[in-house]
Amino acid sequence: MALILPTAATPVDGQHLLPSACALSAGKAENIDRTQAEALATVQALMAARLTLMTQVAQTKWNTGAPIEDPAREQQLLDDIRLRAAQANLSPDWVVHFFRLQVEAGKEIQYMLFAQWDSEERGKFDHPVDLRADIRPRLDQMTPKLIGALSVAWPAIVSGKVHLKSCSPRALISGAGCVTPLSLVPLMDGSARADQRRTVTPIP
Ligand SMILES: C=C(O[C@@H]1C=C(C(=O)O)C=C[C@H]1O)C(=O)O
Repeated sequence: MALILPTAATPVDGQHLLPSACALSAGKAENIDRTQAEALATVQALMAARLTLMTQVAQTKWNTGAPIEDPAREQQLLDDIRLRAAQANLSPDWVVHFFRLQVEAGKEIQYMLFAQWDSEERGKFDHPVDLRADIRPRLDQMTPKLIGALSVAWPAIVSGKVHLKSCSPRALISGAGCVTPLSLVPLMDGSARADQRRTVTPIP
C-alpha cells in the first residue's frame, strides 16, 4: 500500500495544514504486513467512530449552552495518553500529536454543526444524551484501543504506506465511514518518521 501525498496544502487559521487531496491507494508492489494492514483499518475505524460521536457531543453542548472547547478535559486526556503511550512502548510525543489532531478534528465538526444550527435558528434537541455520563466514557474506551492499534500499525505508519479514506466533516457526520483531512495530518505529515529518527539510537 502506498501513500499518495497531497499535492498542495492550504493554511487554515494560520495553524493547521489541511491536505487538499487525501487520496490514498493500495499498490501490490509495496505490500505491507497483513497484521499491520489490519491494525491500520482498526485505526481508521476508531478515528471515524470517535469523530462520529462529535455530533452527539455537539448536541449536548447546544442544549446546555456549554462551550465547544474544554481545555481542562483535553489536558486530562492528553496526560493520560502520554502515560499509556509510554506503557505501549510508543513515542509519547508522537501519540500526543496524533490525539491532539483527533481532538482538533472533533472540534472542527462541532464548530461546523453549531454554525449550521445557528443559521437554522435551531431549538434544543429532544433526547440529548449526557456528555459526562454517556459520551465521554465511550470516548475514553476508545483511547486504549486506538493506542493498541497504533502500536501494531507503527512500522507501516513510519514507512508512509498507509491506506485510509478521507472525506469532509460534512460527509462524515452524514454517516460515511471515513475520517476528515485534519484528523489524517499526523499520519501524513512525516512526524512519525521524524520521531523514529529522533528516538531510535543508531547501532554503531
Ligand atoms: C469531545 C469534546 O469536545 C472537545 C474535544 C475533546 C476531545 O476530542 O476529546 C475534549 C474536550 C473538548 O475540548 C468534549 O467536550 O468531550
